[in-house]
Amino acid sequence: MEWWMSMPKVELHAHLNGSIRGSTLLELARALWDKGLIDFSQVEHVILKNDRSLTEVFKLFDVIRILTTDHMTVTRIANKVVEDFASEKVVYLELRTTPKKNDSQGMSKRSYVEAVLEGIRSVSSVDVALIPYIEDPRNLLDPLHAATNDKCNGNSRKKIFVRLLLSVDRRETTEATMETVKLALEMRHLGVVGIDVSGNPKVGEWYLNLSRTLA
Ligand SMILES: CNc1ncnc2c1ncn2[C@@H]1O[C@H](COP(=O)(O)O)[C@@H](O)[C@H]1O
Repeated sequence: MEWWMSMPKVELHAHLNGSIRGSTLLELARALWDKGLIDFSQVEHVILKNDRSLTEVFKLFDVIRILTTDHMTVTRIANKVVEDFASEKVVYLELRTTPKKNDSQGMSKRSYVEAVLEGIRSVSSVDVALIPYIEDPRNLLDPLHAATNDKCNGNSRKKIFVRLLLSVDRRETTEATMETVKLALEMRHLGVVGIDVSGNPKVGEWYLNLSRTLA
């Protein structure tokens, strides 16, 4: 196990809310329970379950959505998730997350992504390089070359390169999907590099959405 921990790694497909530690989820659930907002016993077993089926995995994601509704929590989670990956010696991370709107918290899809970016930028245990969208694919590896040069120049501080993608949940309407696509384009200079298509494969229908758009 030790050799595995010490190997530099790339993580090309991490969902932000799928990467939260169980202990953090329990802490968030307890805090909402203290405020009388949720019934802890209803969510505890979903969080603690091992060997989940696909249906149970998506049930957990629905619980996580209830636990992560405000900007501060989103920022905290993004910060922790990047720190956790870095502590496992991930040196390059492609992180994706579904922008969420939550009127009761004054949260728009944009402010959700801003909260995520703030969390990533505020990591202090390791240097974070948030790589912006690169127009010319021939320059895609430039940041990694820069990292190698850093090492050669004796900079020994741990570093993690992060690229952010915005996910579209297959349950979303065409209008909501297009809002996320536009947002990704508008925020590409800030570290958003693409779109991810995600969500429970047993729910929703991409084909129907697409055919409505094209009709
Ligand atoms: C087989 N694995 C999978 N297949 C499809 N979608 C998945 C997934 N694992 C995670 N997600 C997507 O990521 C969301 C949680 O992170 P964010 O809230 O976006 O940060 C889930 O709700 C789901 O839409």
